[in-house]
Amino acid sequence: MDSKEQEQNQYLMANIHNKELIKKGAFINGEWLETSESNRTFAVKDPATGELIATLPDLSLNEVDHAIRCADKTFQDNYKNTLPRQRSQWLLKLYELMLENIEDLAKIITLENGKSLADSTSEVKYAASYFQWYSEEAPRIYGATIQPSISTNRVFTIRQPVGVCAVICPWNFPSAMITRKAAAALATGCTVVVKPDHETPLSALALAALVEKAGFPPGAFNVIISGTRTSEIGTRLCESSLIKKLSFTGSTRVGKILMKQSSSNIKKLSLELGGNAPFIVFEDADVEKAVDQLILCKFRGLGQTCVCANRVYVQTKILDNFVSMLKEKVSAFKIGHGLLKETTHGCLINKQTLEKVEKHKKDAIEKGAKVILGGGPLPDLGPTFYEPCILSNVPKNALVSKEETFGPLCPIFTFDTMQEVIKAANDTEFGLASYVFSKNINTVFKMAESLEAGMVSCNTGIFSDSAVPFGGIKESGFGREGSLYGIEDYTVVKTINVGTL
Ligand SMILES: NC(=O)c1ccc[n+]([C@@H]2O[C@H](COP(=O)([O-])OP(=O)(O)OC[C@H]3O[C@@H](n4cnc5c(N)ncnc54)[C@H](O)[C@@H]3O)[C@@H](O)[C@H]2O)c1
Ligand SMILES: O=CCCC(=O)O
Repeated sequence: MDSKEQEQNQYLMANIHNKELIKKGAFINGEWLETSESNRTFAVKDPATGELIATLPDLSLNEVDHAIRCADKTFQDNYKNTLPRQRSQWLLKLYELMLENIEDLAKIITLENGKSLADSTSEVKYAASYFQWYSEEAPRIYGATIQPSISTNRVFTIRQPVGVCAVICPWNFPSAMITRKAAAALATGCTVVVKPDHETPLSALALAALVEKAGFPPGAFNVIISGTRTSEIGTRLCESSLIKKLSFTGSTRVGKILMKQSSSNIKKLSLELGGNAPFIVFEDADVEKAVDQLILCKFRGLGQTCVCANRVYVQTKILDNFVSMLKEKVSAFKIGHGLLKETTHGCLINKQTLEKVEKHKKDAIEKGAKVILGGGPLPDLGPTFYEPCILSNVPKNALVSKEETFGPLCPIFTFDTMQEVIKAANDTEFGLASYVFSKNINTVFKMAESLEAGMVSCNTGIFSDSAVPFGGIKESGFGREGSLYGIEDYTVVKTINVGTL
């Protein structure tokens, strides 16, 4: 590492109080691997400034294989047989450690992801809550007893841990997307190999430092990192016969690649993929509440969440009122570096994300959308800052009605009838989240049952919670994370037949 890199790492050192959370290498079998046999490194940068914040080893495929073997050995030799109550205690300790370190963990997220400290702090609470929830579920993994057709036989089922789980996560929730998977896996007796995104690996490593402190056996939780071998590592994880399950959160494009690759050994899969959420406001809704909830939903993480409203449908009669209220509230945002106190919204993760927002905005305007709030890049603040944009009268053929923007573009479409809006909302290959606002209970139920989505949120724009099943249908994937259902994804049902009683 040259002196410039050392100096820039000081930036991270100066901002984080608990230095034990700043890790410089992968975490395999309870050991920190600070240099790779590849002799290669990769850089982690603050997306708000482009400044280097860490230099990490770029693992070789050999080192990835080593992590997989260690996770398998730990699973076979001890972890699968640990007592549920013991796993519960480790998970609860980890929850407590996350909360004890909440300020530092939030700063790490902000530094590597760019979201505001308020967003990062909520993420840490949300991420930690999965360990709390699954510490409570670990001792409650039940089977069933069944009377089969032969009267003298008895059948019962048990749920067993599926085995080593690969966990591949995106950059938009550098902590919560890992804990949502790892908490359930560790609760059921599975071991994990986590591969964070190369842009946000520091939160995963900080989490590993706390896993170590919480007392989990070496090899139960492993973190592999790379800045250059993403697809090769993906193939390795999919094709490894030691890995019994892959849980992925990310784009539908990559989800399809992983699914194809995993067919070689019929791996169990959970895929949490892209979304294109409709946010539907009927004229009998509480308009101010709908606007406030839209703001929370649409601009959380500056629009970079998979459950963000992507298309806003407002019934014609209330359009003007809705739009003027929304404009006033969004104009009050303070965009800036996520670490600054006054910042309400940070920056985007990278320039490609910014370019996609610009592309969707320009396309909609060219096709006739009306500009309510101009938005656009804010280069004086930094390379990835973007002022939110609101468009109304967006036409049906705009790109944004088909593609997920993943940024602070708020396109408003209008509708007149319920049938019309159901048809428009479902006209997408995605089916993750949907939102409905109405005071009429019949409207709410009719919509909730008609919308093709894994999750329908009624009269609220924020629903994510470790107690709640999270997941999609159609090309948004399958599997459910969080809640009682999350256990199913990491266990297999074994049927035990007992004959001739
Ligand atoms: N459904 C959900 O719960 C959920 C949550 C967050 C994000 N997302 C989706 O993720 C997308 C945004 O994230 P992104 O752009 O980083 O997605 P992405 O699919 O490009 O990347 C996600 C992760 O997969 C890795 N990856 C990329 N190519 C790979 C390959 N060939 N093999 C193995 N790993 C590979 C990346 O390094 C990253 O860690 C959006 O579509 C969003 O909706 C979905
Ligand atoms: O971006 C996807 C996850 C968002 C959430 O869990 O609320």
